[in-house]
Amino acid sequence: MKAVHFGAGNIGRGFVGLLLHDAGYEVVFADVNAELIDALNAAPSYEVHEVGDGGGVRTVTGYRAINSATSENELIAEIQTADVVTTAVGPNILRFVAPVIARALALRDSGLAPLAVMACENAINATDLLKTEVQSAVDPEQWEALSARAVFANTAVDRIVPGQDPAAGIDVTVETFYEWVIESAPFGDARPEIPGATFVDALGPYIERKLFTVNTGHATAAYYGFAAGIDKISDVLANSDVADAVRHVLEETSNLLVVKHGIDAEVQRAYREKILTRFANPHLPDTVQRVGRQPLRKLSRNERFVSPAAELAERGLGRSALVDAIGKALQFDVPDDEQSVEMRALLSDVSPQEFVERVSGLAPEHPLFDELVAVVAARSN
Ligand SMILES: NC(=O)C1=CN([C@@H]2O[C@H](COP(=O)(O)OP(=O)(O)OC[C@H]3O[C@@H](n4cnc5c(N)ncnc54)[C@H](O)[C@@H]3O)[C@@H](O)[C@H]2O)C=CC1
Ligand SMILES: O=P(O)(O)OC[C@H]1O[C@](O)(CO)[C@@H](O)[C@@H]1O
Repeated sequence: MKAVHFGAGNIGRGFVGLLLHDAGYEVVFADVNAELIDALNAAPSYEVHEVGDGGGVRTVTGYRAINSATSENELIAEIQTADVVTTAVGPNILRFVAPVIARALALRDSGLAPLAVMACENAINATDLLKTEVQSAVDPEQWEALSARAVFANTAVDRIVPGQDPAAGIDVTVETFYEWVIESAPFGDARPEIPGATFVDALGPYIERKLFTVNTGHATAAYYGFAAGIDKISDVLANSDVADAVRHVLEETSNLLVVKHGIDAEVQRAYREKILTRFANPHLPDTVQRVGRQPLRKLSRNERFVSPAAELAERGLGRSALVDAIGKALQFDVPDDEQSVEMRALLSDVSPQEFVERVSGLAPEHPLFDELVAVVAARSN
């Protein structure tokens, strides 16, 4: 079995690549980082250091790595005969990897089993987005035939993989916890063999529970921590004001998840308590800058803050902690982060109303709109 994985970064090496290797796949990493590709190809294996309770060292062997910027034909040939394609490149990058997948599908032997394509990104229905991009890279008349050569399935991936110490080379430090949930329906009876993944009938509740608990909570901790001058994410929850803010935010998103998806309130309470212990893992060298990265993406319409706050507002339920967290996100000022710089420029150049429309995608008539305008105005003053 062969899997081609786009993005040999933190999640690529430390999670998806590891689980595919464990499942018996020959893993082919594709990345645009030439130095990383060379380092992977120069070594017969790399180590995944799982830190925290029950941690240990795992070794990944038998992989190859291809520079997708310079060796496109080689990559297309690998995808043509692969069983699985996965990505962990960031939702905004999917449009760049889609044309290569489209070209490989055009050349794929129609007698082969369909290629399983799964985007492993922190975004709702990221694989649907990838599929749309693949389709738009194909001649419309060919799409019906080509689409039969692939199965696109959405997934939810959860494992905290911090930025890595450059001295570690290609080895990766990760938390011990992981969860990879894949929607099963697109595969029918022919699911890919990935024992480390969980297949579910309906992914919606899983991805929303994950994004609106793990990611909302983590980003809230990052933005409050940054504003409080704390650098290491595991130190953030020791600050009682920040811990209270994170708990309050997660109570609000939990209310939504319970009402919307019928998740048992006690099960959800236990889930969020477990997550708070994951954030506080002192062995993970994680920073508020990494967890808060790309604030404009995180403040967009279908993401971890605005999406749950908007739905709570539509249902007349409390969302003040989420709105306050959005206010904290506006203070994220990291010169190395392009979106932080862009956000600061927008805050000074446009009115609060325009900022909210452009960043959150909400229309002025939405019940959350005025609350967000007020928090942006308070920040701009
Ligand atoms: N790090 C984490 O804890 C988690 C990350 N995720 C998601 O996984 C995705 C990747 O995140 P990380 O691994 O943390 O980022 P990362 O920055 O460590 O890795 C991304 C990799 O993609 C590569 N890349 C960029 N453009 C590319 C292209 N056109 N073709 C091929 N490769 C390309 C980069 O060179 C880099 O190696 C994101 O969507 C993130 O939200 C999801 C769960 C946890
Ligand atoms: O900031 P992004 O790209 O959404 O991904 C990082 C997030 O994913 C996580 O690893 C959790 O899945 C958190 O560490 C962090 O909040």
